[in-house]
Amino acid sequence: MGFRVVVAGDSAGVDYKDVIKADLEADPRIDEVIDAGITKGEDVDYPHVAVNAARMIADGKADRGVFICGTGMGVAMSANKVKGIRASTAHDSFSVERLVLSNDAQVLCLGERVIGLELARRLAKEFFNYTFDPESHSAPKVAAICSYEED
Ligand SMILES: O=C(CO)[C@H](O)COP(=O)(O)O
Repeated sequence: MGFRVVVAGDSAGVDYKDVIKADLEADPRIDEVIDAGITKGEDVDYPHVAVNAARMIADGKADRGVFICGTGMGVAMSANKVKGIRASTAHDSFSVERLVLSNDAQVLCLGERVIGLELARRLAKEFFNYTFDPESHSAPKVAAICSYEED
């Protein structure tokens, strides 16, 4: 069973979002790519784009997300407002690895104004190399994150 992935980007991230969407659609590890917008030319602020996409994961409609804005930070902050979602900006391979293996994060956030396209494409692909081990030494720490979640 492959990943169901939701991609999202605001006006500062839509170009990379569209390229990475195409990459993921061609990736045999991925069964489905859901484009939560925006469409090029639309102008929807990143909090709304990120929360809408994060809710798809929280609702079980997708397993992972790749969200893109200018810095990758605003979409991460916004996605983390959705209960059960763990999202972070990660702009290097080690951080992407630990985002999954340490933090069991569902969402990788990238900044179109910060990193080059080819690095963004590489990191997005690497995000799917990893699956969290619930028996790992990191699991109790992830559970502790969840324990602080407030309604
Ligand atoms: O990068 C963003 C938020 O982190 C967003 O794409 C642009 O936000 P702005 O700098 O407030 O326009």
